[in-house]
Amino acid sequence: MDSQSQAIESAKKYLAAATSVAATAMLARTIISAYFPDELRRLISSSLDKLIGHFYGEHVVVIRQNEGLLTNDLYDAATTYLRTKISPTSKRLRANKNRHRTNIIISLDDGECLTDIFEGVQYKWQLVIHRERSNSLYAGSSPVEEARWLALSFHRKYREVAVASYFPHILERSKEIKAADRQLKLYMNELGNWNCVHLQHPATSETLAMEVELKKTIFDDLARFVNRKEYYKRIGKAWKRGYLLFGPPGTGKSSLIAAMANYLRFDIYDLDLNGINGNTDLKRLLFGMANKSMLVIEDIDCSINVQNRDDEGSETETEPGGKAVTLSGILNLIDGLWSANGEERIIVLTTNYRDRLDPALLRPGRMDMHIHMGYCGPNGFRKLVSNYHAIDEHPLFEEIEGLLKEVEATPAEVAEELIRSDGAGIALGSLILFLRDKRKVGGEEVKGRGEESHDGIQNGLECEKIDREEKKVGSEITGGRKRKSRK
Ligand SMILES: Nc1ncnc2c1ncn2[C@@H]1O[C@H](COP(=O)(O)OP(=O)(O)OP(=O)(O)O)[C@@H](O)[C@H]1O
Repeated sequence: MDSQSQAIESAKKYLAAATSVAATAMLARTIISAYFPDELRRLISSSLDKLIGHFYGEHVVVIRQNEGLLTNDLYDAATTYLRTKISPTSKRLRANKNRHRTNIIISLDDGECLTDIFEGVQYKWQLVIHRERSNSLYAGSSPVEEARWLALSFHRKYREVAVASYFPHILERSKEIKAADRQLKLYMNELGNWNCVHLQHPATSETLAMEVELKKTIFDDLARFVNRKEYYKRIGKAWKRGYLLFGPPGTGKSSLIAAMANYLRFDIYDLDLNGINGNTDLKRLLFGMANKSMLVIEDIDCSINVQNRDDEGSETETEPGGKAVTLSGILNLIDGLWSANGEERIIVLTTNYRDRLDPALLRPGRMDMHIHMGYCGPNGFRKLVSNYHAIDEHPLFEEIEGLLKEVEATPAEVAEELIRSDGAGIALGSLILFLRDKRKVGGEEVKGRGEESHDGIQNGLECEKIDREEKKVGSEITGGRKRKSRK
């Protein structure tokens, strides 16, 4: 019997015993590797899955690596997608080797292949890596040639379903997975251009010390925003959303921005208005931003005269040869024609003094949500202790919570005391001394409304009304005494 007839005989034997496309393909490939000459082997091997699939009444799609843009995209997307489906411990690698070649089959699951169920349809995947000695005569070329493909099999009757919904699902999910894996960047403007570094701020919604409800409202709002592409298109509005974060220094405005960027996986463009030479530069920087990004202008009240549009003429001279950015420039950036240039943008302005800003800047559509970052109350304190010392209860909590209701301490100040020692008791003791000192320095003036100072989420339209209510509540709590002004 010649070698080819031997192979066919063996194949028949294995085919009879095999129970699935994947198992059969793997066994058959082993036989082919052993008995067929090089050229024939390469040809047969990658068509094998299709042939065997047909035999089993299944449709098999072979998705090859490095073969045309479209299939390569799909190969890339599918390997990314499948990565999330494989448990690292179940990954199995088997290799058939002889003197000249290695034929490696990676089964992506415990068994021979990975099974993925999507919309009730079962899809079976198998990755095949085929290596053999290269016949290339070019100097420097690799001595081994490698071909990779994914064999996807599913019941024939789901062919259209796979094309219409499974493949788009894979492409979409792989984009999301890649976005989540991507290292975020922090862009800063310098001499009219964006320079970037890696954004490595570890803040997340989990680490933020804020009222739970407020935090939930913010992150739910972000989640809703990114899923509303079609909605914004339908209502004819640029796909962007503005957040104003206001409150004293050290209350977590920058931390919240970082947590928002980490949650959305958006790069941050930190715009320093003082480093810009007029509105033309501003426009150029805006047009240089990518989509899916956050534009941040910190301490906007300090960067520009943004109190009253009537004050501004044309661009004002700031220094010899330099022009200042005007309020109209900023309004255009946030909400005007310029802003329609990109999509899926978040704009965040921060200020310590909201009432110094021109109302035009604050109105809904420009700043859709006003978020008050307040002093540390009992809940914020508990969050910080749990972050810094991993404890939920301690005998010193009661005194600290009492003190926090009496004095204005920022989360930054509380965090600073908590980080002083690895021992929770020592750190809490140090916090008590700090708060008692603060109370002494504050004299008879009663400050802060404890936890209430955190519940500051406001819709732009309602901000005036809420301002009035805040004053009322403040005076009720302090028995008519005004809160200490931080301005
Ligand atoms: N709400 C918070 N939750 C958790 N940590 C906080 C919070 N606020 C402040 N911190 C801690 O204090 C540090 C300083 O806070 P952050 O820079 O976010 O405040 P800020 O309001 O942006 O201050 P500024 O107005 O001075 O820029 C943070 O790195 C963090 O460690």
